[in-house]
Amino acid sequence: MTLFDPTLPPAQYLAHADLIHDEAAVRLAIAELAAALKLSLHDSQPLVLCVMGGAVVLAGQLLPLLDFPLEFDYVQASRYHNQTQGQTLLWKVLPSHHVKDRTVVLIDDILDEGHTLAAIREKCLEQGASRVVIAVLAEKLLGHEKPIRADHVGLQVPNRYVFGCGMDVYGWWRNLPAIYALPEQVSPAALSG
Ligand SMILES: O=P(O)(O)OC[C@H]1O[C@H](OP(=O)(O)OP(=O)(O)O)[C@H](O)[C@@H]1O
Ligand code: HPA
Repeated sequence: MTLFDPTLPPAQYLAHADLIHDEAAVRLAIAELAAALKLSLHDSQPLVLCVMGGAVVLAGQLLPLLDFPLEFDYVQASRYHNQTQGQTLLWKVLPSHHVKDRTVVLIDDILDEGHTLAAIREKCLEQGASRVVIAVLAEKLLGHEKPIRADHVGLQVPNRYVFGCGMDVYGWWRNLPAIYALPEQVSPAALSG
């Protein structure tokens, strides 16, 4: 048996993956997220911050469902660097000064170990945000405490590396409309076949 590695042709990751949530389930989850955000934020004129790049698919589907006044901006912080293990958080685009005295909604594709969203939330508060609300498409079930909780979670995913709907596997497949998980292990024969 062997672990997946970053050098395989991208089709191999999908060929060996398991479907976790299909496209219909993802759409329903995003509609439910929109309904929850409408209830809690419709009169707060929030600033919605998309955590690029993973949240791009969620943002594109969620924003048109939010029928109340909001402003949109983005931040960019990467911890996985196109790998499957989290590393040091690298800030690429910081929140702008416009977070001051605002209700800020962070939207991201996945809450995994929670370090990324914890750091972004902290930065927003440091810069004067009055409230930070977190909405994620998926939360990974790790079975232990995390440094942060999301206020709104669309779907739960198992403790495996997942991809699709904005989430990449070694840089590939953010474009898939459903969520897949890599197997823990795969035999070398299966990969060469
Ligand atoms: O909860 P954590 O363990 O911190 O991981 C979650 C973060 O990891 C991913 O970003 P990534 O670093 O892969 O950058 P990307 O958005 O460019 O894919 C994902 O988009 C989240 O922002
Ligand atoms: O399981 C994951 N998949 C894709 N991106 C991620 N970023 C953190 N965890 C994951």
